[in-house]
Amino acid sequence: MRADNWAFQSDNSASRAMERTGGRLACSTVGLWLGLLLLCSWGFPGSAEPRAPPENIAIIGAGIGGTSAAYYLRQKFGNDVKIDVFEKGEVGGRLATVTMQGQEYESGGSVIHPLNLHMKRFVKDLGLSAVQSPSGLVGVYNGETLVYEESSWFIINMIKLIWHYGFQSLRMHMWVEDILDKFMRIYRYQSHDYAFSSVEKLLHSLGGDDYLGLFNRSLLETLQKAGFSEKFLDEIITPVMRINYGQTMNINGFVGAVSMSCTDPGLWAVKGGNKLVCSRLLQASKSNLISGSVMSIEEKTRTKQTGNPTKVYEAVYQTGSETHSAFYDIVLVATPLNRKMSNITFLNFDPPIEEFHQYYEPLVTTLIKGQLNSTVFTSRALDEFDLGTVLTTDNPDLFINSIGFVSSVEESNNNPQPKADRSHVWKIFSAGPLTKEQILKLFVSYDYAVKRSWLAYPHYTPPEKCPSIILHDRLYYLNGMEVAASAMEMSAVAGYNAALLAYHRWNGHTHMIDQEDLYEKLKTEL
Ligand SMILES: Cc1cc2nc3c(=O)[nH]c(=O)nc-3n(C[C@H](O)[C@H](O)[C@H](O)COP(=O)(O)OP(=O)(O)OC[C@H]3O[C@@H](n4cnc5c(N)ncnc54)[C@H](O)[C@@H]3O)c2cc1C
Ligand SMILES: CC(C)=CCC/C(C)=C/CC/C(C)=C/CSC[C@H](N)C(=O)O
Repeated sequence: MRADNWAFQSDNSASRAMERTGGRLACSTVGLWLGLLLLCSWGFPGSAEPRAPPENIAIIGAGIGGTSAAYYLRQKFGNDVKIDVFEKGEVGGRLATVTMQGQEYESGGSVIHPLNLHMKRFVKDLGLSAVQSPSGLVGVYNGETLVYEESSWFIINMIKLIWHYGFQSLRMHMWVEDILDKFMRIYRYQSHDYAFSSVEKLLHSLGGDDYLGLFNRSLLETLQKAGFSEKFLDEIITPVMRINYGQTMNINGFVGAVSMSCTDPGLWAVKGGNKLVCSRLLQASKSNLISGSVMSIEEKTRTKQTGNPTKVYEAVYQTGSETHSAFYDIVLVATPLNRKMSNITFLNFDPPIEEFHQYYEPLVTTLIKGQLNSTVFTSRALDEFDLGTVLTTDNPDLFINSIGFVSSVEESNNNPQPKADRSHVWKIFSAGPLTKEQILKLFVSYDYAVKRSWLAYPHYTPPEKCPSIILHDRLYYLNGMEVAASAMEMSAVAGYNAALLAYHRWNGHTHMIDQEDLYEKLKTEL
């Protein structure tokens, strides 16, 4: 058992010692006094004193992972702990907007699933509001023609899907629903305060070996085994993976299901921009934002006011040209450490903190206000082009992953109607920056183009191991969760889990960590 569990154990043994000794001493005055003395110093039997909260906590990264962790750490540890959140760029991280003609558009994480309950709760608790994401018609382009085109008539859509792919679309829907149903168990576990020390254990708790198997096998392998046809996989599933993760069906089955859930109705976004959730979480958690870049973390021994030598972490950080350092009892790393993406060095750890070699997928978001050249995709007359999004198949000649019209973060999108002959704002995802020639292939004319480059999400190559959540005694890492699936809600789940894990380990509540068969145990709980 680690040092941070010790306080809890000694409290318990004090209580047990009290129970054992109390009876025998009660008959003599000396015994009575001694008993009282023991009561004062150890507390009453059965009332184990919780350990004093930590003094200082650092969180590195003010994206949705770091800010949700701040929010839940405050709830768990109370008001006495000082929480510093370091951010080297903008609050929000991969939740960001770009501005065009005075209007803001999401350039990073944009859509939220209706069953993403943490995001839903944040919006409600933080006084924000939701807008519906555009739900225009979708087509799939293979470099020559539209191989699939949605119709605005539900019944025609159904007939088309069955005509082209039999009942595979329905089977796919059921497959995704089953995975999502099991994913929802995490909310129950977290509402009962249970935490997990590894992503694998968390996934296993949701649906056992089969669920973990999803993560360990490619989507292609899983769906081929389930009997889905090559045509369906090429024309429907791959294009969805390309718009969402810029990758093919070689990604793991779990992230594949998360990606497919984006075809569900009811996707939404935060009015004013998704990044508002992060700034509001910071405010609500009464955290101290430090606009600076953390360069190194090292464990040190310090003598606190109590006179006891205590192990703490020293964070060295840079703000502008100045270098500072501060000491923390607990540190949460809420940014990808892969291939030195965050440039944090872990000094003198024995054994050394593991290095993460998986790379993040480069992706460019380009927003263009212009008149789409719909003849690229179809020979039909311009005014008959009614698609809101064009997905693409895995054709190396194609230079875009997808193109779709978008609305500003302030607009509601109940029934948007794009027309090729009017100027709309279109969002394009591509692996690299678009050249002017490429833009002019896609647009008859355009007024504005703004781009934002990302290292967007892990390049998925199952089977792979998720990085540890516990990097060292009181040093936690959130972004290993992205190896399972990268999405806002996944980071929020990781933030809550890390907060619970840090709290339970601090207080020695080992029974709240990595409990097996939680689903069965909690079935009868309200
Ligand atoms: C183009 C794009 C589209 C996406 N679309 C969706 C979507 O529609 N729906 C969805 O759910 N998800 C989407 N995602 C994924 C989602 O945005 C991410 O999974 C999520 O935002 C990750 O949040 P995070 O807090 O874990 O990491 P980040 O947002 O990356 O936060 C990490 C923060 O740490 C900071 N940092 C790094 N190093 C240091 C340091 N040394 N010191 C201090 N600060 C540091 C960074 O500046 C950053 O702000 C999309 C992502 C991209 C890129
Ligand atoms: C975590 C669960 C169960 C569901 C999350 C589903 C979800 C919203 C995943 C997002 C996947 C993702 C990275 C999408 C990127 S592109 C999004 C959108 N199509 C756009 O055009 O911006």
